[in-house]
This record gives sequence, structure tokens and C-alpha cells, in this order.
Amino acid sequence: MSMIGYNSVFKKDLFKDQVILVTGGGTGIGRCTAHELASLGATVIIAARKIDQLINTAREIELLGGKCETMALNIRDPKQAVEVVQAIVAKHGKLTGLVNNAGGQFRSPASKLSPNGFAAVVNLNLMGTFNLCKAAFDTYMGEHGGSIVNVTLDCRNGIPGMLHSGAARAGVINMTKTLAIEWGPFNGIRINCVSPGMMMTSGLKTYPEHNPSSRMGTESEAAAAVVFLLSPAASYITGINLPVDGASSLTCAGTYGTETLFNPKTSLMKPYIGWLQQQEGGGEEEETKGQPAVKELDAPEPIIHLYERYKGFVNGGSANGGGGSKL
Ligand SMILES: CCC/C=C/C(=O)SCCNC(=O)CCNC(=O)[C@H](O)C(C)(C)COP(=O)([O-])OP(=O)([O-])OC[C@H]1O[C@@H](n2cnc3c(N)ncnc32)[C@H](O)[C@@H]1OP(=O)([O-])[O-]
Ligand SMILES: NC(=O)C1=CN([C@@H]2O[C@H](COP(=O)(O)OP(=O)(O)OC[C@H]3O[C@@H](n4cnc5c(N)ncnc54)[C@H](OP(=O)(O)O)[C@@H]3O)[C@@H](O)[C@H]2O)C=CC1
Repeated sequence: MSMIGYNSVFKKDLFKDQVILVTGGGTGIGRCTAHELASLGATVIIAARKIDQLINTAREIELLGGKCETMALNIRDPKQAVEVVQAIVAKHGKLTGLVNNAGGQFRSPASKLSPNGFAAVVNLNLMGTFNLCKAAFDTYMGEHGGSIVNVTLDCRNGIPGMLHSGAARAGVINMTKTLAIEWGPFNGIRINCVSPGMMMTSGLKTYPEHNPSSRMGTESEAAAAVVFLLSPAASYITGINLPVDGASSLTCAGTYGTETLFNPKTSLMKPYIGWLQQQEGGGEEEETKGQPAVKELDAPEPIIHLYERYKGFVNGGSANGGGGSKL
């Protein structure tokens, strides 16, 4: 009898033999992306400035059976970008994927923003992304192809208090379109953006507390979109910006205080919690005793509470503890 069966792109070893660099991979969305990729067989290299955070995340991934390495990197320094990519290619012989996730900004009204402050945020988000794309192209991808995902920020409209970051991210989105054309057909590179709305991450430590009844995104919801765009499932998708924001960028009200749109008490938009959720009920394995906990969310207290509510929402109840039978 001949063997027939499905040949779906969505396999457990989707990223087997792939070597993927995730900048800012020690925390938040980057950490979650590293977990998702490692769970699908990739060798993940996470790089950022604070080595302790990277080591913790690499340890979590290894405890769960994934492959992860760490490297120190300031993406604002083009020389470091080249050195990191060269070291990866020297060791593994390839760099098949790049996630430009590292980034951020401080909040400031435009009137109070100094030229240096503006330049620092543009350097971080726009130049930093360029530095890594260029290093990846020159060192490996220009000859062998690859897939790049740039994590930006919802900048469909203006962003009061974040002039610098909005301008830088809009730059990244346009740069992505140009590179998709210049580096696509001849070099075999796909490059896309994911622009998260308001996500529950460690990155919100310096941001004001948000209305806890609004439906914010989870780290895993951003990470899953990154993974999709990196994968062969997106092999004919390049140059796009994929918003992951529960439609918040489509309304002029944003995610702040829009209880009617994003209230988990009534919303049927079921959250994806990802690796943090998967560990639930897993218990303490004998060999992991004495090791650091692997499912800790490094986020401000209100965000951790929100996560707990969302977990209830996923598990069949409503986010505030009752009802939710349609889930
Ligand atoms: C809705 C969206 C929600 C989004 C959430 C996220 O993104 S979560 C992710 C969140 N995660 C992250 O954001 C993490 C990444 N963020 C970072 O690495 C840094 O915050 C940075 C790169 C944005 C600033 O870098 P740095 O501190 O190395 O900067 P520097 O020392 O090179 O100084 C250059 C100029 O900037 C000025 N300046 C600096 N800070 C402030 C301030 N708070 N206030 C005012 N000004 C400030 C400073 O005074 C100087 O100007 P001056 O005085 O010479 O005229
Ligand atoms: N959370 C949210 O609501 C949203 C987040 N985003 C974006 O998503 C991305 C991830 O953010 P999130 O996970 O939330 O927040 P985090 O603050 O947890 O992540 C930012 C990461 O970037 C790294 N990083 C910052 N500056 C540099 C640098 N110069 N060189 C190398 N690494 C650097 C940080 O590590 P280290 O300090 O060790 O260098 C950190 O790991 C960012 O680009 C952020 O702006 C966009 C929209 C919304």
C-alpha cells in the first residue's frame, strides 16, 4: 500500500536546522519569540545589552529542551552588529532568520524633546534595525537568502508623547518595503514588520498603569505573528506590516479606556498566552528541582494580574472569573 498523508507546513520541527537571531530576546516579546522558535526546532541566538536577562531566558529555553545561545549587543553600534552576525555565521555556518525586536523609547511631549533625545530613539529603532539588516545581508543573507521580521509599533496614526519613536518606526516600515523589493527577487530575502498595539510585557515598567478592563495583547500574540512571518508558511509574503493590535489601530480611540471594544468581560477575542500558559500544571520535574522557575512573567504587578485573568479567560471562564461559555 502506498503511503499517503498531509504535507502541511505547520510541523513541530518547522525551524529545524535554522539559526535565528532575536535582538532583545532576553525580555518581553523577544523572550517569548525565542521560546516559540526554540519550541519549533530552531537554534536561537538572543542578543541585547544586559547579559543576565539573556542568560536567564537561555536557561529557561534549555530547561524546556530548546537550543539557545546568548550574545552581548548594542544594536546602536554598527560595528557590534557586524561582529555578532559574523560570530554566528562562523560558528553555525549560517544565519537563516533575523528578528529585529530590540527597541523602545521614553515618553516625552514633542515640545520638551531635545535633538539628542530624538536622535537617541531614531538611532535605536531605525538605525539599529538598519545595522542588523545590513550586517545580515553582507555576512550571509545577501548570498543565501533568509527571512527578517522587524518588530515596530503601531504608527498608523500620530502617537502623542512618542514623536521620535513614531517617526523611527514609520521609517522602519518604509525601509522594509524598499528592502523587500531590492533584496527579494535576487537575494531570496523576505522582510516584514509586525506592529504590536498595547501588549502586556516587561517593557511597560516605565509606562503609566492602563485601564485593566481593556483587552491588551499578550507577548505571545506578537511572538506568534513574528514566527508566522519568519516561516515558510509566509513564503510569498514580503514587505508588509502586520498589525497585532486587536483592531485598536482602526479606531481613533486607541486602546486607552475603550471598554466597549476591548473589555474581556464581553469580548470573545480569546487571548493566546503561549509558553507561559503551556507550563501550567506541568509540575516540578525531578531534574529541574533547584533550578529557576521557567514560567515567571517579568512584568509590572498590574500586568501579572492581568495575565492571571487572561489565563482564566483562555481556560473557559471570563477574564473576571465567571461566564464566558462561548469560548
Ligand atoms: C503605546 C506604545 C507602548 C510601547 C511600549 C514599548 O515600546 S515597551 C519597550 C520599552 N523598552 C524600552 O524603551 C527599552 C529601550 N529604551 C532605551 O534603551 C532608552 O530609553 C533610549 C534609547 C530610548 C534612551 O537611551 P539613553 O538613555 O541611552 O539615551 P542617552 O543617554 O543616549 O540620551 C540621549 C538623549 O535622550 C534623552 N533622554 C533619555 N531618556 C529620557 C527620558 N526618559 N526623558 C527625557 N529625555 C530622555 C537624554 O536626556 C539625552 O538628551 P540630552 O539631555 O543630551 O538633550
Ligand atoms: N509592549 C508593548 O506594548 C509594545 C512594544 N513594542 C515594541 O516591541 C519591542 C519589544 O518590546 P517589549 O518586549 O515590550 O519590551 P522590553 O523592554 O522587554 O524589550 C526591549 C528589549 O530591547 C532590548 N534593547 C533595548 N535597547 C537595546 C540596544 N541598544 N541594543 C540591544 N538591545 C536593546 C532590551 O534589552 P537590554 O536592555 O538588555 O539591551 C530589551 O530586551 C520593542 O521594539 C518595543 O518598542 C511595540 C509596541 C507596543
